Amino acid sequence: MDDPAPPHQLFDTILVLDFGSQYTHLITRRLRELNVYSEMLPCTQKLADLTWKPKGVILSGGPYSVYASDAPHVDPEVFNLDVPILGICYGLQELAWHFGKNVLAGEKREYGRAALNIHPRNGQEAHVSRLFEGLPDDMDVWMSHGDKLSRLPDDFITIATSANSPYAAIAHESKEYYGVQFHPEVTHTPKGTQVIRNFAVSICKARQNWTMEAFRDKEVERIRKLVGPKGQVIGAVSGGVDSTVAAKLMHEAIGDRFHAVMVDNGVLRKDEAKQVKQTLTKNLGVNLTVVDASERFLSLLKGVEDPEKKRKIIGNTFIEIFEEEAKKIAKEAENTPRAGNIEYFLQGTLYPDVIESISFKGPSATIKTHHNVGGLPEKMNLKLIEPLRELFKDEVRAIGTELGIAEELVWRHPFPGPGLAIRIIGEVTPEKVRIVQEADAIFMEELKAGKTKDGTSLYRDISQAFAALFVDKAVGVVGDQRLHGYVIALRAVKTTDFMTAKAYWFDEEFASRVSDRIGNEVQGVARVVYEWTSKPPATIELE
Ligand SMILES: Nc1ncnc2c1ncn2[C@@H]1O[C@H](COP(=O)(O)OP(=O)(O)OP(=O)(O)O)[C@@H](O)[C@H]1O
Ligand SMILES: O=c1[nH]c(=O)c2[nH+]cn([C@@H]3O[C@H](COP(=O)(O)O)[C@@H](O)[C@H]3O)c2[nH]1
Ligand SMILES: NC(=O)CC[C@H](N)C(=O)O
Ligand SMILES: [Mg+2]
Repeated sequence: MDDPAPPHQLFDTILVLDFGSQYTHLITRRLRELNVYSEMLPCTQKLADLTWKPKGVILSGGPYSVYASDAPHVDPEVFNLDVPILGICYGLQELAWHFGKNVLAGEKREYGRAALNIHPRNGQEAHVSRLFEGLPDDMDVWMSHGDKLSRLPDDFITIATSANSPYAAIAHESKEYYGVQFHPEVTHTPKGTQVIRNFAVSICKARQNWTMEAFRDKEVERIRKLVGPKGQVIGAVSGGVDSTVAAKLMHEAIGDRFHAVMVDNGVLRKDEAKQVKQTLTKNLGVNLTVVDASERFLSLLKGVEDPEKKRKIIGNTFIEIFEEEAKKIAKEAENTPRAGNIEYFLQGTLYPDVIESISFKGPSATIKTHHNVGGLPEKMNLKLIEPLRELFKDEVRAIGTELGIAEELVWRHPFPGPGLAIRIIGEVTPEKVRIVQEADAIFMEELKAGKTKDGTSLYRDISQAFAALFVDKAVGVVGDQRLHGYVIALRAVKTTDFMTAKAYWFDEEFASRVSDRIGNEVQGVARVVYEWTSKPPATIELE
């Protein structure tokens, strides 16, 4: 069955066509922050293939030059949609190229801050374009371009200038086509959001009804239609925010016909399986089976030192266990009122994963397809159901709050599937797992209690933190006795996208309290070290 009601059918949608700029996803984000729904598609999208009509179209920036022979161009059908269009940087140049081939290489690149002059129509009567309503006559904007317009396309007017860009913004006001040379989507353009709001809300008349409450109601409805009155769904949950929110949504939609499975692989955080069971079953009412496979995993990991081998063993065993569980669940349901095929597999795919697989990276570059949980549904002949595939992480967190999920869970740091196995360098043994679990629990307790200068908890201020175990032992002294013990490494990083990250700085008092506690309370630890490396060159996890 086709998707009964995707958000672009239910919400006024601004279509963002991506020409490969590294900021394109920010345009979508800014719109969503204004409660206007937006989706991004590659600039090569054929509009005849689109099953819905956008309220407006934004053409993004991009690394190409519109006049180059291999430059990407928008489907000209966009100009027959009869909706407003905003071109940003390359997008502005694309408008100018389409309407008159008026673009050439500039003498020098303009990169960085520029003062924009939102001026009266060429010095004659005062005229402020609707695109700039509510903005001051002069404002800071951020530019990044080398090409420029040689002259205005017919019937366009100049609506703003800068010292280096006489056509910093242009408009065809009756057709409602606008182009800006600067980037309103980046934070270096402080009032950029107002420009985007003017376009989406005043010019396109998109309703600002994209809220997580509305999304939730509509998504629950959509899942019900998709799954039908008898269909059953299984899903892997980890206790992480994505799978928890997805599971709760499924539960709202189809109740006990959703079966959540959590695998205790023996390398979870301290008491994790118990806590997740408690939260999902008792607090959220989700039907959850925890499969204790810790011994199976730990015996397979015995003697294995290579990080990639460890990851493979965990990934493969995870799939085997999931298949076994799916069979059990289907069998148990055989003679009950909820008998029906397990047809769907729930996956917590987020919009950044989708964006990564559709963004336009260049005419010759292959476009990557993102797979979340490696190959599982294909092997099991299940159809995917992905309730979060249109959401950014902060939207997932907002909907988690909306669904009544505890704040502690909503703001949980990410935890990788292979768990502590990639935080213990070298062979994983039950003793090492215990030591890392205990050290980690102390670190987390202190992070949750500790406060930054402005009163937020350290845990919330940090993007991800954990304790890990280095490979060699070191000598320490405990109660006048020599101790040849383990070395715990603490890591805490700040990041927005987990692609790059910076080590977090703690004050002396906090650092010594945590290290004293771990040294005193965790048997077998001789030293506690702090990991200062940024990403790059390091990764966040140790392996
Ligand atoms: N121990 C586990 N048992 C069952 N499923 C798991 C387990 N660990 C990971 N998964 C599955 O793998 C998916 C990907 O894990 P990932 O860590 O990226 O997401 P998450 O755990 O939901 O959220 P977060 O990124 O906040 O940790 C999870 O959504 C879940 O479906
Ligand atoms: O679900 C997961 N399965 C994995 O195999 C995995 N490896 C890394 N991570 C998480 O990804 C982010 C970036 O990690 P790295 O800098 O170590 O690559 C960090 O947030 C890591 O915790 C994983 N998550
Ligand atoms: N940021 C952009 O979109 C740049 C557009 C074009 N490549 C230029 O240099 O002018
Ligand atoms: Mg996780």
